[in-house]
Amino acid sequence: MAERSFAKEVQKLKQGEGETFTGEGILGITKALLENGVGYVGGYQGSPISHLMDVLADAQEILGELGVHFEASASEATATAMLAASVHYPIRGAVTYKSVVGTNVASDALSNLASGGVTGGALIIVGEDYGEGSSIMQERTYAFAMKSQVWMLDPRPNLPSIVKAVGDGFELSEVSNTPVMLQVGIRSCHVHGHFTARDNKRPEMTVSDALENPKRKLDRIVLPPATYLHEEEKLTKRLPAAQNYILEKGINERFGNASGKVGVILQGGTYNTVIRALNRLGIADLYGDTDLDMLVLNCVYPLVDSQIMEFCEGKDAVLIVEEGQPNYIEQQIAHMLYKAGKTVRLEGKGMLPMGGEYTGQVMVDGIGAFLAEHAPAMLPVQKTATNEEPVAIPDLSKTLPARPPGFCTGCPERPIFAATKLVEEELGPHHISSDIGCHLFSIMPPFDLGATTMGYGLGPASAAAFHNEDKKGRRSISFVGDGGFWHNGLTSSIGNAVFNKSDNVIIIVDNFYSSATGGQDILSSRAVNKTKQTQNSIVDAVKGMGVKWVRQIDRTYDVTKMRDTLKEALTTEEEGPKVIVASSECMLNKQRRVKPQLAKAAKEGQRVVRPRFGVDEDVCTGDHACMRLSGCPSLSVKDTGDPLRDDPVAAIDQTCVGCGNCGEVADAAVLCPSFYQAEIVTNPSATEKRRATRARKIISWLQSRRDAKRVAFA
Ligand SMILES: O=C(O)C(=O)Cc1c[nH]c2ccccc12
Repeated sequence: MAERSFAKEVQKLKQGEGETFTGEGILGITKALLENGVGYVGGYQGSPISHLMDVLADAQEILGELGVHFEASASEATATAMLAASVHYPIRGAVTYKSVVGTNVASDALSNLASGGVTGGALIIVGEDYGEGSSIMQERTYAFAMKSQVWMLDPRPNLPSIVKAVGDGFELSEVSNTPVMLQVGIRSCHVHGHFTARDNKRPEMTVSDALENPKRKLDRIVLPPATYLHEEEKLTKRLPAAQNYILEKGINERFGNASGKVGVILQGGTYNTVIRALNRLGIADLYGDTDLDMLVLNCVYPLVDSQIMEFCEGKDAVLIVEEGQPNYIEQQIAHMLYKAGKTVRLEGKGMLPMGGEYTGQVMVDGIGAFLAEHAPAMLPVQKTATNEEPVAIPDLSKTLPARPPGFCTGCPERPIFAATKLVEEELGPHHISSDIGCHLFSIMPPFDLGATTMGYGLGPASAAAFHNEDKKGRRSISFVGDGGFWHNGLTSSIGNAVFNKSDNVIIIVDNFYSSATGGQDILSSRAVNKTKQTQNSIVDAVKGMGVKWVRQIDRTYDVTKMRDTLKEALTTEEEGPKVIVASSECMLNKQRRVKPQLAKAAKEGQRVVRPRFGVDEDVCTGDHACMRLSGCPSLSVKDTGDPLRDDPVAAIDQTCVGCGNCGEVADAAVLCPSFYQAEIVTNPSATEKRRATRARKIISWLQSRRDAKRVAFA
């Protein structure tokens, strides 16, 4: 079950001509796909585009009624290869994926798609995950657009602009026979707003129609000599066709006073922040009305030389606002100006930071500096005057503990790493390769396990070089999640280890969902999914690949079993890769699934039992070893108030979900017997109530007797 259900929101997708559609950016994109007669959609989830996949999945019925086929693609490579349906057929297709990491995975298919070109519009909606809050390395998808020569739209972050970009993208793709990327940053994906809807349009040709009338054109297939023709076509036909369309359709927008002596060229996606900065600098109102001449690039690749040159004509200075590095747009514009012998002053990186997100303050500083230098008269007096020194913010790192990201309360992956630590205590440290997914939090305290992460499903692959000549010597341990396993780990990691006779140990962390991306179903999900085949066994797949030594652990909270199995894997004389499939349901998803069920049962008067754990503070010695092997957010410290006990004791707060990990860890590590399990019973039976009342009476009698003998500290 995905993190969020869009079952209610997707009903808006049925709106027709003239109605006002209100909602989130991603929902607007979905509506726009339907209004533009899309024939098929697919993709792979990942922040910030995960919810678009969830919306599409929840909208499957509506899509089906329109004859639109939807796939939750196995990977971004699959999604991009799916766009092959637009190569020979005039069918519009759209896929979605995350940023540069998704494009990395997709790039084989993307190069092929871009070479042969398309007949029907092919749109790739890329959730660009750049800047503060990003979950990935800081690179730009832009590089892929340049190297494959596919076009990239980057609309202003508001619903009408984003919705328009979907239609523009399809047309641009069709007139230039080129796939088009529609880049949306995190703020565009989740911006709320409204636009005037149009009727949904059935695709003129469906994928079923295509199957009934198959076509192929040899010159569209990527095989020499056609590839040479494709390159020539890119240069002589597709690029000029795209540039003509961009110009004729007015894709890029001009705001402000066109005869201004200074101007700004910006990526559409940065528009809102630029306007806010101008507003703060006192030269724009809240609606973006300004005298400053601006060229907003809703299409960031390709640039149209004549448009750029016209904008720069007669100006003293132009600022390029381009987020991320390298400064591809600035380089192209500098090149154009230099070739044309122009002397306009070009500013960009340098005045603005070389890298990092262009947040509100960064824009105020950068654009402010540009105007102060090249058009000081534009700035109101109070802004050009020197400001007061800003109030110094104290260095919080000295007073507050760091809060690295970590596993959720009750996460079933925590005991796997607790067990790994226990094994290392016995066998010594090992080289550990990590992978993409929640389990990557193992690299953080308190576990501090894992040395590299090389890509999705590539944990075991990144241990491939570690071949120990000594058969009895130390093996490497690697992790891969169930998401990464099905994305490409089965071949790139498991198959590779089998084929190369690796002796290393692989742990597949199976939590029944693609959890880090928002809890989407995958092949091995245990849930019944109406439109997908779930419940496919990871163990069977691994055995099918040729692994001989496979162990299934179906309750990861069993730390002792986990520890012993890992120890066996590291020491067995059996050859070949040793694979442990460690399975327990993601606690976040489990709570989402179970909580409403329990609440409903309790409301209906049924007996509901919820386990909770606690620490007996009289037994706890306050050495906190349990925390060093757990890291559960619900496991904290508490002052006993007893002046004879300096150290705070362990305590479990109300967020505990009763997974039992703390107790299991304490037991496996022979730490202490201070953990206890309690049961919170809603709607207890009459006997239970009587028993509880009696127990409470006896306990309170015993407690008051003990308290009477205690020395009281005032
Ligand atoms: O959702 C995220 O933050 C991810 O990084 C997940 C993800 C989705 N597709 C990928 C391809 C390569 C690496 C990570 C991902």
